[in-house]
Amino acid sequence: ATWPNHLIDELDANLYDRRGYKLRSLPAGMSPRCTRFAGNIPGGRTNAADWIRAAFHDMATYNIADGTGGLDASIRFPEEQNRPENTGDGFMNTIIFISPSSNRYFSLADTIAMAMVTAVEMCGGPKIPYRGGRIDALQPNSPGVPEPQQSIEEHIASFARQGFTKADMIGLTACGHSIGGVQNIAFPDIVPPSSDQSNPQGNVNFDSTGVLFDNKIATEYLDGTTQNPLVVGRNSTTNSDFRIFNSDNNVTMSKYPAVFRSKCAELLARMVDTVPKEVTLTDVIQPILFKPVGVQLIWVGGGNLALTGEVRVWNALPSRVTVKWKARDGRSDPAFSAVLKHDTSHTSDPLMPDSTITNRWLDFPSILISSTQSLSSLSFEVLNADGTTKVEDLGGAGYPLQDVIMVANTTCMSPTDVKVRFAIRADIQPIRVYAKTDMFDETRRPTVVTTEVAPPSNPTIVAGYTLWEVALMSASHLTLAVDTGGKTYETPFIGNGSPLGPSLPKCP
Ligand code: HEM
Repeated sequence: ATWPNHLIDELDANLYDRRGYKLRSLPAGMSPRCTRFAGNIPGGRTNAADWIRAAFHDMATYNIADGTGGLDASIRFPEEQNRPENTGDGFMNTIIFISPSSNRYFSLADTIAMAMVTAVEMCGGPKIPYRGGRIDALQPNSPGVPEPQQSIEEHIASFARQGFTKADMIGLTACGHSIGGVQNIAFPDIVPPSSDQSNPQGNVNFDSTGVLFDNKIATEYLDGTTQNPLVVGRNSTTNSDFRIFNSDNNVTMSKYPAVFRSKCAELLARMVDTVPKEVTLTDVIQPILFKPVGVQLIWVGGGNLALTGEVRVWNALPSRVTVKWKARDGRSDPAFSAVLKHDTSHTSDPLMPDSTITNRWLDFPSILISSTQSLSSLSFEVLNADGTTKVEDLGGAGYPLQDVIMVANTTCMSPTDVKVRFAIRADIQPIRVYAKTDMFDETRRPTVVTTEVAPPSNPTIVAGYTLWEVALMSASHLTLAVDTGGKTYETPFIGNGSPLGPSLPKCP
C-alpha cells in the first residue's frame, strides 16, 4: 500500500472522527439528537431526513441498462432540483449544509453518500458499509425519481431501471421512510397545513418516531396504527407507500420488523453504491487502526526542520509510542527518536452503532532535525498496555516522507492575501513549482486551483535549501509541489486545518 492515500484517509476521517478532537463537520448536522434542520430553522423538519432523501433522489436516475445516472451529485444542479420529481427545498438545503465538507479528494458525491450514512448511523440505525471514490457529474442526469401519484407498475419499473427488485423496492422505501415525513409546503395535496408554530411547514411524520431510524415504519404499518401520510393519506392516489408495501401481499413487510437493521444496512449501502459505470468504488472503508495524520517537515529557519504530526490510535491507549526516523541517507541512530505525547483532551469517538469505541490521538513532541541530516522515513514502536510491543512501519518499508519541498513556519495571513513561504532543496532542479488550493465552483463542486510559482529573483541558499514565496487569495487545503522533470514532490494534504495547524498565523 502506498502511504499516504489521501482518498482513504479522508473517507476514514469523515466516517469515524465524529465527536471530540479533530471531528469533521457532517456530524454537527445531526446535533442535537437528530433534530437539527439546516441553519437551525424551526420547520418540523430535520437534516437527517433531507440527507437520506437527497441520496435516494440523486441515485434514482440510474439506468442499469447503460450504466448512466446514479449517485454522482447531479442533484446539486438547479435543473434537477426544479423537476416535479424533486419537489421541495431539501436537496438545496442538503447541498448547502454538506458541501463545505468536501474537498479535492472527498467528492461531493462521496459526501452525499457519507451524509446519508452519517444520518442513519447517528440517528439510531445500523452501521452501513461505506465505499468511496464517487465522481461528481458535470451535468444533470435524465429524470427518473418515482413520484407518489404514480401507479405500482410504474414504481416497479422505475426501481427495476435503478437495479432493484420488487422486494428491494419495498424494503428500501420502508428504510427511507423510517425518518422524516411529508410536508404541506411541498405536497399540499397529501397533508394539510399546520398552525403549529414549531411545525410551520406542516410536516407529518411517516411513523411515530420521526427522528429515529427504527422499525416503527414497518410495525405500525403491520399493526394498523400507522399515520403514514403515504399509506393512510386522505388522497388515495398518492398513497404510494401503501401500494408498495402491499404489492406482494405484505410478504416482505411482515419480515421487516425482525430484519430491519440488517436489510436496511444492505439496501442503503447498495443504494449509495449505485454509481455511473465509469466509477470504481474503493473497498469498504475499515477504520485505520494506527493512523499517522498531518505528518510533515516544516522549515523553521536556522538550518532546522521541524517534524510535526500526530497519530490516531483506534480504541487503545498504548503505554508508549516512539517515533523513529531514518536520515536522508537512510542511516538510523538511537538518537533519531522521540516519544509521542497524549494530551487527554485529544480524544475522539467514532459514534459507531452498537459499539463504544474511543480513539486517542498522540502528538509528536517538538522535534528539530538539522536540514543537512534531514529524514527519509518514519516508523513507530508501540508498547501496548499489556506489555507487548509492535512495530508500525508499513510492513518494513517505513512511512516515506519527502524533504524536497516544505512549508515554512513564516507562512502567514495578511488582510489581503496569504503569504505562502516555503523551502525547496537546493540540490534539485525545479522544472515547475506550483501551489494547489481547493475552491468550489458555482455549483458547489470542489475543484482545485493551481497557481504557478515563479522562482525567487535573488535566490540564496540557506542550509541546503532555497526559500520561495507566493501570495495566494486562499490557503484552503494548501499543498505545494515541485516537478523535477522525472518526479513530482508534494507537501502533505492536511484534510482538517492549514499546514501549520488549525489556522494560519497572522502576518506581523
Ligand atoms: C416510490 C418510492 C418513493 C416515493 C413515491 C417517495 C415519496 C416521498 C414523498 C412524497 C415524500 C415527502 C417529501 C416532502 O414532503 O418533502 C418523501 C419523503 C422522504 N423520502 Fe421518499 N419516496 C419513495 C422512496 C424513498 C426511498 C427509497 C427513500 C430512501 C431510501 C426515501 C427517503 C425519504 C425520506 C428520508 C423522506 C423524508 C424527507 C423529509 O422529511 O423532509 N424515499 N418521499
